[in-house]
Amino acid sequence: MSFFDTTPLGRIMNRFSKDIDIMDNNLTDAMRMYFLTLSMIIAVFILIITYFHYFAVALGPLFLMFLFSAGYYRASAREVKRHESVLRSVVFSRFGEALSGTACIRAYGMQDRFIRDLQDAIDTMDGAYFLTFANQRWLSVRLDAIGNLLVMTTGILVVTSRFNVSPSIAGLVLSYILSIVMIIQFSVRQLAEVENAMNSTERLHYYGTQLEEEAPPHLGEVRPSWPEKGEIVFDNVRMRYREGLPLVLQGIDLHVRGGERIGVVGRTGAGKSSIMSTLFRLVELSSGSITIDGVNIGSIGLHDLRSRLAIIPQDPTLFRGTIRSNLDPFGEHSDLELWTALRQSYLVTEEASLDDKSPGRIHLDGAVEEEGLNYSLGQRQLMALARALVRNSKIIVCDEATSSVDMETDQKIQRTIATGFKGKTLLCIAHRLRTIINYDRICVMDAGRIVELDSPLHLYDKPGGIFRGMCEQSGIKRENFFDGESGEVTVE
Ligand SMILES: Nc1ncnc2c1ncn2[C@@H]1O[C@H](COP(=O)(O)OP(=O)(O)OP(=O)(O)O)[C@@H](O)[C@H]1O
Repeated sequence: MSFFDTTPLGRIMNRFSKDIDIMDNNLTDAMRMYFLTLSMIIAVFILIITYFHYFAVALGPLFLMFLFSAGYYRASAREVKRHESVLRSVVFSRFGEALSGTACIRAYGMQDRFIRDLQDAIDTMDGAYFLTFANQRWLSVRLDAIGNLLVMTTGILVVTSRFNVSPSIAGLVLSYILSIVMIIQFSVRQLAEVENAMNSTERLHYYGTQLEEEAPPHLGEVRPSWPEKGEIVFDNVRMRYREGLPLVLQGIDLHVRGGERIGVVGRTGAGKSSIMSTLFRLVELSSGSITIDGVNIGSIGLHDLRSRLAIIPQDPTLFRGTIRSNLDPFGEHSDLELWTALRQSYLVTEEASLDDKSPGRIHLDGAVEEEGLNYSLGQRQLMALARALVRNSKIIVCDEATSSVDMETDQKIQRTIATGFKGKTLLCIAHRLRTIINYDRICVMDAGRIVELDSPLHLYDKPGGIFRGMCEQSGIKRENFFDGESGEVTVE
């Protein structure tokens, strides 16, 4: 995950589009042309040396001159190209900024400044582009000179041996050496092309072999019925997102009993979501361990772990397809089960029928666009709830699962969570305190530590406690703990 945090998406896209294209198409072509022209040059030299042995002597110094020019060109071409691509990305980012900020730029009347900035960036990029051409001309002049020296040497040899070599051979040799002048230039350009294309290959190779990988999907044997009770033990869990960053979880000790419902609260940045990340092993622990029903989750495969847990995230991801394919991607459940889940999560009403596919109604074959953008965020959260219900996992994690639905739906969902997830272990991060005051225990987090952990009522009764403060801020009274009707309350 740290790779995705630190690598811009544009760079990854570039690797998998441009670099792959260059490796698959340009590289093979450039190599073919390079070896073709190289073998033509060698063949012509062999032909000439066969008839005019002294040509080999002249070839030595000319070859040294060639090596120097080609080496100089290749080194500078590489740098100039790099310079140009850096300046090109400046143009792209200026352009992107201007596009995404069009409304602000117009509102503040800054069009001229942005146009000027973009023009300056294009000018600078063109400067580097010009250098690429100037570099190629520099090489052409040197290679032309070497080619002409080769022609001159051959001419001198032909003239001085005119009584020993037949005129037809002399004509053959001269015509070949004349054609070779262009080919030498072409060959050097192809070599530079191969080198550039090899950079793409090197980058792809790095992605393929050097990147840090997550744990394997399957590792060791996991009981098919695991987790049976849903008991989770966090033992001195410490976690940081990357090497060099501070610890985000600083020694969490928490024993969640099977079937217990725990509400996790705390300020923004307290580490609530990070606890969930460790449970799903999105980030590995720095030290400590998490055990679910006696199995250390660090010792099993990622698929084995994640397939046994269910999550209702804050911003759920839906995939292009149908509601059915999103609820049950592997086709393991009957339509009736899926429909019941949709009903329990209030996406369809009690009266709606499974076969009613009229437009505007939610049904199992309803289309889901990319990222589920044809549904509101609240509906997507409800779909994630339905997905969790279908999954029937023993452990359910909710990350502010109802932050985007209205109060009335939220209350219904809480009822679903209470009934549909009965007997399951529930870890719920909540912004609306009202949703969790009836839970078994509340875990209050601050700066990566658990600062309060007890039943809601006990915590409320603790004078000066953080949870008590939050409740007071949100207007929750003692009696609300018994009726669960506390009105709209939001932490922060
Ligand atoms: N991907 C990440 N890379 C580096 N640091 C991160 C990353 N995600 C979170 N953090 C850091 O970890 C700390 C805890 O973040 P976390 O998301 O767990 O807080 P939270 O309590 O869930 O907050 P919120 O209520 O706003 O969701 C924060 O200080 C944050 O800066």
